[in-house]
Order: sequence, then structure tokens, then C-alpha cells
Amino acid sequence: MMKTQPNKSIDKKLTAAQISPPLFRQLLIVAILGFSAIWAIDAYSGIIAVFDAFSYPICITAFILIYLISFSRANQQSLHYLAYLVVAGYLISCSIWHHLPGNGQFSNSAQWLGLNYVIVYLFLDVKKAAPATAIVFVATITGHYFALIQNHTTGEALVVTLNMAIAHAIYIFLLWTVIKLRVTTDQVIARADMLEDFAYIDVLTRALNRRGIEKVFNELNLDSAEQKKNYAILIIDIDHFKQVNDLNGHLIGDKVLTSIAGKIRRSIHPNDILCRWGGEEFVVLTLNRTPQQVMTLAENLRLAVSQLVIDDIANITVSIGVGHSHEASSKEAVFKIADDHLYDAKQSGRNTIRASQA
Ligand SMILES: Nc1nc2c(ncn2[C@@H]2O[C@H](COP(=O)(O)OP(=O)(O)OP(=O)(O)O)[C@@H](O)[C@H]2O)c(=O)[nH]1
Repeated sequence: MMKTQPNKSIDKKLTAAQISPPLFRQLLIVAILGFSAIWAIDAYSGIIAVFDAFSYPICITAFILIYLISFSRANQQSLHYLAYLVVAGYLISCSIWHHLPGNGQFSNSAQWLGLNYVIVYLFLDVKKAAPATAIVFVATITGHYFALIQNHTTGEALVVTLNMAIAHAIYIFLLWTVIKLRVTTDQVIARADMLEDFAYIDVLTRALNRRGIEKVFNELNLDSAEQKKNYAILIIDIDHFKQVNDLNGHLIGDKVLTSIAGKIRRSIHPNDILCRWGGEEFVVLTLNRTPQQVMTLAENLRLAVSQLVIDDIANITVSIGVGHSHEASSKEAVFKIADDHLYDAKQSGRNTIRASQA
């Protein structure tokens, strides 16, 4: 439901998209199927390297175990780490192994290395992904350099690893740009949400405004013809407020309004809704209370306000008119009933409550 206190600041931290356990398991199935398919193709064609003959079943077993553990209460983030460790560990060591002399140099294993950077941002939040990216980058480049130098001149090994370093740096840079774009979009959405919240809140008292309570009515489906909901409306009007302004000035008048709103907010149930209906008029919407309970609430509010002393101003009173959902077929009609009772309360001397006879 709508917040009555908008967020003061927008969280500027970079956060990774949340991977739900079902999505994580889907990714694991893709990994299991992918590894199994490549293993089957390599084994069937007879070109399977010694490294792969061992590493494929190890990785597949690890993925299956992580898949099964993911159904337990195990920390999901740790499982994400573990899965990433298996993938990154496999891809780096496989490519390095293939670059060692006699192991089928420059096989196509290196082309998969870019996946390490993509997957790290998929699994980890950005704070952890950044150092992981640096570690993977350094391990990949130095590992390949030392593998190549064993069978090539330093110059040749340097050229190949430099190429690799540039390509990988571009991968990282582009991925980082995508993440930043996404974070900017998230911030724009958060800001829009915050502005939307402001449109429903009265700036002076921080209570909901008319549009705000309208929205609450819609969200709670209170005016639905099919499902009759039990609610009551209390229209609370400050007595002789014009005098408060005339005698003390508008700024003090504002302070009185804010203090009364605060007092009402602290006196109602957390599920009750406070709205500034207009000038010196507030509305409390309360749900699922009996008429007696609503009268008790109204009496508590009347008493609470009457005890306020604001900048030496005492004896502030309110008149309250009550309307119940069972008394009418639309919220407009309930408001009208509450308003009529408020009029009666004012006519009968103020500082009092009026509701229909039970
Ligand atoms: N300080 C301040 N005054 C406001 C604000 N909004 C409305 N008012 C004042 O509220 C007063 C309402 O006056 P009236 O409608 O005559 O009502 P009242 O003096 O409270 O008299 P009763 O309701 O009949 O008891 C006016 O003087 C408005 O200027 C506001 O945001 N700040």
C-alpha cells in the first residue's frame, strides 16, 4: 500500500538484480545440460582432452549438488558464489591448460572466458562483483602468460596476453556501462515513485491529502458494491481556528495544525489512516470497528487534542462527525453523513462528537 512517509533519500547503492531460487535452479539446469552436451559431443567425437575428461563430470556433479542444496535453508548467496567458483575455475583452468605446451594450444577454450565477466554480474551484487572481476581478470591474464611463455618467446607470449587483456578489459568496461545504465534507470523509477508519493501527501502535516485517501479507498477496494467493507469516517474540524490565526498569526496557526495532526497520528491505530481533508479539517478512516469502538476512538481523539498546549495556546478543541459504511451505499454518501453530523456538532456548541444513533 502507499507509504505515508516518503523515502527521504534514494538508495544510490549499486545492487544486483535479485536471482530468485527458482531462477537460480533454472540457470543450474542450463549449466548441467550445457556441460553434459559438450562432454557428450567431445567424448563421442573422440577428441576429448584429458583435462576435460576429468573436469566435465566434476563440474556437472558440483552443479547437481548445488541444485539439490538450493532446496535446503542454505544461504543462497553462498550457493551463487559456489556456482560461480565452479564456472570461473573451470573456464580459466581449462583455457590455461590448453595453452600449456602439448595440450592442444590455442584450442577454442579461450573463447568462453568472457562468460566469467557476464556471469559474475548475474550472480553477485556489484560490490562483490567488482573485486571478483579484478581477481578473474588477473588470474586469466597471468595464468595464460605463464602457460604460453613455456613454449614461446617472451615477446610472443606478451602479444597474445596483451590482446587477451585488451579484449577482456573491453568486456568489463561494457558490462560496467550496462550495470550503470540499469542503476540509473532504477534511480529514476525510485525518484518517480517518491514524487508520486508526494502528490498524495499534505506538505504541512505529512498526513495524506484528499487524493491520498482517495487512493487508499481504491487500493483497499472500500467502495466495492460486491464486497461490502466495514469502515467508518471521522471528520475532525478544529473549533474557532480562525481565532487562533487572528490572535497568533498564520505561522503559529500552521504549528497548531501540525501538532494536532501529530497528536491524532499517535492516538490512532497503525492501520487507521489520517488525512488532511482541507484547511483545518482532518479525516480518520478506520476499518472493522464496531460503532461503539468508533465512538471510543472519536472520544479519545477529542480528549487528546483538548489536552494539547502549543506555544502557550491551550483549550484547543475539535468537533467530530462520524459516518459508517453500513449507513450508505457509497463512500460519498458516508462522507456526507459524517459531514452532516459534524455540522450538528458545531451547531450544538462544538467540542463534541455526533454520529447516527446505534
Ligand atoms: N495557519 C493556517 N490556517 C489555515 C490553513 N488552512 C486554513 N486555515 C484557516 O482556517 C480558518 C478556518 O476558519 P473557519 O472556516 O471560519 O472555521 P473556524 O474559525 O475554525 O470556525 P468553526 O469551524 O466554525 O469552529 C481560516 O481562518 C483559514 O485561514 C493553513 O494551512 N494554515
